[in-house]
Amino acid sequence: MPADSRSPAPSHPPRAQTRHPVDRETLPSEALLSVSGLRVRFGGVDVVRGVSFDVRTGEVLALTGESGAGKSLTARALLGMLPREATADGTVLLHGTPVTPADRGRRIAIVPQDALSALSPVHPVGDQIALALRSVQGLTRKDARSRAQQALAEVGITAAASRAHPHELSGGMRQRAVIALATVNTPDLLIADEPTTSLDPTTQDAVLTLLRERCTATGASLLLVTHALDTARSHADHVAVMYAGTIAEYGPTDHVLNRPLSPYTTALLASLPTADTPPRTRLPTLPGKPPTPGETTAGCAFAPRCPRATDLCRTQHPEPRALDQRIVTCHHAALEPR
Ligand SMILES: Nc1ncnc2c1ncn2[C@@H]1O[C@H](COP(=O)(O)OP(=O)(O)OP(=O)(O)O)[C@@H](O)[C@H]1O
Repeated sequence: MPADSRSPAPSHPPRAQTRHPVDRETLPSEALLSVSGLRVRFGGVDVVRGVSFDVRTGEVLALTGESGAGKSLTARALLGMLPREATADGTVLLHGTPVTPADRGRRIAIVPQDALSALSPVHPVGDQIALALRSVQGLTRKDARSRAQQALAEVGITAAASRAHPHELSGGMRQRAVIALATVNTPDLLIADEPTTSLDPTTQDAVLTLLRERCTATGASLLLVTHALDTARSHADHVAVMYAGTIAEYGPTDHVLNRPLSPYTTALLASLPTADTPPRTRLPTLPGKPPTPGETTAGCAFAPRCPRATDLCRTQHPEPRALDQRIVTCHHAALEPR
């Protein structure tokens, strides 16, 4: 791999600072980021247990699943931002080359859940974006200031607001400023971990739409970590559904969320209201709880909660299999979807 931040930094060809917008109807199929067998471990306990997926050039991939499934640690491993006590292994390639510390913040940028963690409290947001431009692209002070204004205008922040400190902006405006900061140096990949959780529902959708638009405009791919399936449905080209540190189902959004093959995806979807659900309907909830990290199960980790579990599921780990344009980790996934 390594997925940690201690690998040597190879040289990369100079990066173009301007890329063409992505035509979403004709997304290229090659992988920009290729993750294979990623594991994250705390003191001998695997919490991410061999995760593999690709993020294609220009696409949005949503990493979804219940709380504790391993979504954030997967994203943090890609960013080299794991807690000190964690170890990681597996392969993470960007354009076919191992990701290095130098890639992080440049070729791979982050949009965090909390905008304040990405912004300095003591400088106006415009200055912070200008500084990022100067340090990565070596622009002059004047050029950086003018490009920063333009980047903020592109996310709907006026020149007057660009002189504000982060605490003087609303939550939605701060998240817009962070999107400008993350995209201004045209990274290849943006990783956004629950980027709108702290915002009200109307602002959430506007900010997610903006994030996707800025990725499209700059040619960046987006790995969107979200526990909300409706967010994945609205914004992602592909979806990876995680359960207990593994990927239960991974494929095109339409296939996974409209015709799920994994009983886990099916159960998650059943617990969500749809446009046709009458008000005050009691939706089914998933019985039981996911296994705690380190809890060993002989078979499929979802078997104790799965309505389709058989003796095979309780005694043998399912291997990921390619089926109907997706990867499914379930012994019974070849059966008719339900
Ligand atoms: N520092 C840590 N030490 C030990 N275990 C940890 C640590 N951080 C996370 N974990 C465990 O790793 C598992 C995956 O955590 P992670 O934060 O990736 O889940 P998640 O899917 O992002 O959940 P959420 O949606 O709640 O953020 C959880 O069981 C969590 O308890």
